[in-house]
This record gives sequence, structure tokens and C-alpha cells, in this order.
Amino acid sequence: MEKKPISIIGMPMDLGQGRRGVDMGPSAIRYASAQSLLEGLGYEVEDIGDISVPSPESIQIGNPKLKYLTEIKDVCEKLSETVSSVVERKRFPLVFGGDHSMAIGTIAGVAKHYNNMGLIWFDAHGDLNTGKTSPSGNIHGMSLAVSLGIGDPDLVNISGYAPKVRPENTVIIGARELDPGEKELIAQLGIKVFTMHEIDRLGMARVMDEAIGIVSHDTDGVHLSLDLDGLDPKDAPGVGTPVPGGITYRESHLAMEMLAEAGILTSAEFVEVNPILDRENQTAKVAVALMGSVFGQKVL
Ligand SMILES: NC(=[NH2+])NCCC[C@H](N)C(=O)O
Ligand SMILES: [Mn+2]
Ligand SMILES: [Mn+2]
Repeated sequence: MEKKPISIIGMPMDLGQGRRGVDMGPSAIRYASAQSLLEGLGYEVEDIGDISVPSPESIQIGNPKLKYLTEIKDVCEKLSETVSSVVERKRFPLVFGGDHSMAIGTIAGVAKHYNNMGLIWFDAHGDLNTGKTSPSGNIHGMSLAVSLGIGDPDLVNISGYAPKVRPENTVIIGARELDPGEKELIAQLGIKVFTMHEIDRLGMARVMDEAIGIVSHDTDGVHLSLDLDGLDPKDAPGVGTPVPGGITYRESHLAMEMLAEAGILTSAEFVEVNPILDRENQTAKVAVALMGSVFGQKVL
């Protein structure tokens, strides 16, 4: 893979879900030596710091079906602009989160630079709810739907265009907890979902071969949105919505190694690291180890 210079952006977002602490995810990932690992792999790396996100104590929840909608829209606009300027400068945007609602901003910032963007959504969840189907009103459970152009117009139209990605260029990997409305949307849009069943049955190597085929077919860029809760909670305990029966540490590395080999990624984000719920920063360390594989680190 060509060693494009990397720009790290922190998104200390916690407004998209109910548990405090995920706003500290970017610090925890930096503390786990992300930048020096990437530099050690031969990349030029800059850290452009954090997007400023208001604290939930200082603002009102607003509509309980779309909690903190106004503020999430505003901070996602800011993230989108920052990510977009990184792409304009011919650098690779690498965003640290923060809850998964931030993907609305990251994807808005990258997708406008591509005619047709592929998207890998590595997650225990589909994040395919809308304000109508969500059981929680938490926007981190809606960010994939929004990126596909479905949901609240304020979110869908961030950065002035929609949709950001198409369902036929999107794959979900690791799903094992889907709400009824999400299942309906998957059937309606025909999104390819590699649930834990397919991963168990086919093995991660075959799943990734197929996934890479889908996201790179007729696309000119591919974004990786990696929710740490895609991994099994034994390997990544520091997440707000853990679901048992997840992707193992090694399977996750294999997936990232295969992405590096394919050389298709043009942006990435690592989200939902919550150091308050973690054990000795294990989850941030896993995120950084996986970044190593994404950027070409090999065992031998
Ligand atoms: N990015 C995440 N961790 N999302 C979890 C979403 C959980 C649930 N499906 C909801 O809509 O509330
Ligand atoms: Mn998730
Ligand atoms: Mn998610």
C-alpha cells in the first residue's frame, strides 16, 4: 500500500448514546501510542487535535426520539469540514471516537470527494434505526441509516448533499443485535450483512474476500467505520453497548490485514472506545493494534 501521510482527528463525542466516558475515547487511543506505532510503520503522521463537542450537562436532550439532535448535527458538520480538508490536502483521515453518531460527520466529509464510495461497517449493531424505529432515541444507533440517506433530514443533509453512500456499496460485518426496524431496512435496501452466523460458518477469510469484492466494485474510495463493540466483549470490554458472541481478536486482525493487502481504504474511524468501562485501557490498545494491521503491520 502506498504510504499516504495520515491525519489523526479526535472526536470526543458522547451525545449519541447514554453512557458517559466515550468522550474520553480519543485520549485513551492516543495514550495507547497510536501515532508512534504508525510512525514506526513508516508513515508521516500529524495529529490535528479534537473537534470541540459540548458536554451533555450544559445542554438539553431535546426530542427524546432523537436525543441531542441539534448539537450532534452541529458537531458532525464541523467534523465533516475538518475531514474534508484533510482529504483535500491528499492525506488519509483517521478519526478517533467517540460514539458512533460521529460517523455521520466523518462520512459526510469523505464521501463528497468520491463519485461512489464503498463502506465497511464493522459492528455488533446495524446502526440502521431512524427516530421512528429506534428503541432508545440514541443517534449512534442511526448513523448508517443517515449516511444512506434515511432518517431525520437535518442529519441526512449534513454538508449539503445526500445520500453519502449507496446500499449496494455497503457491507456490515459482525452484526448480532438488530432491532425490528433495522431488519426491515436491510431487506428493503438489500444491504449485504455478514452476521456472526456467516463469520462462524464461512470463516473470516472468506467473509473478507466477499466484503472486499462488494465495497471495491465500481467504487473509487472505501471508508472503514470500526465500532469496537464488533469485537467480542472479552477482547474489547470498554464499550457502552457490549453484545456477547462477537468477533475475536485474531479474526479482527485478519480482517484488517486483508484490507491492508487489498490496498482499498481511503479513510477510517475507530469508535465507541469508553475508557471508564474498560480494563487498563485494553480496548484502546486493541484499537491501536488493529490500526497497525490496517496500515500494513505484519507478523512476519
Ligand atoms: N453504535 C452503537 N454502539 N450502536 C448501538 C445501537 C443500539 C440499538 N440498536 C439502538 O438503536 O439504540
Ligand atoms: Mn455497535
Ligand atoms: Mn455502531
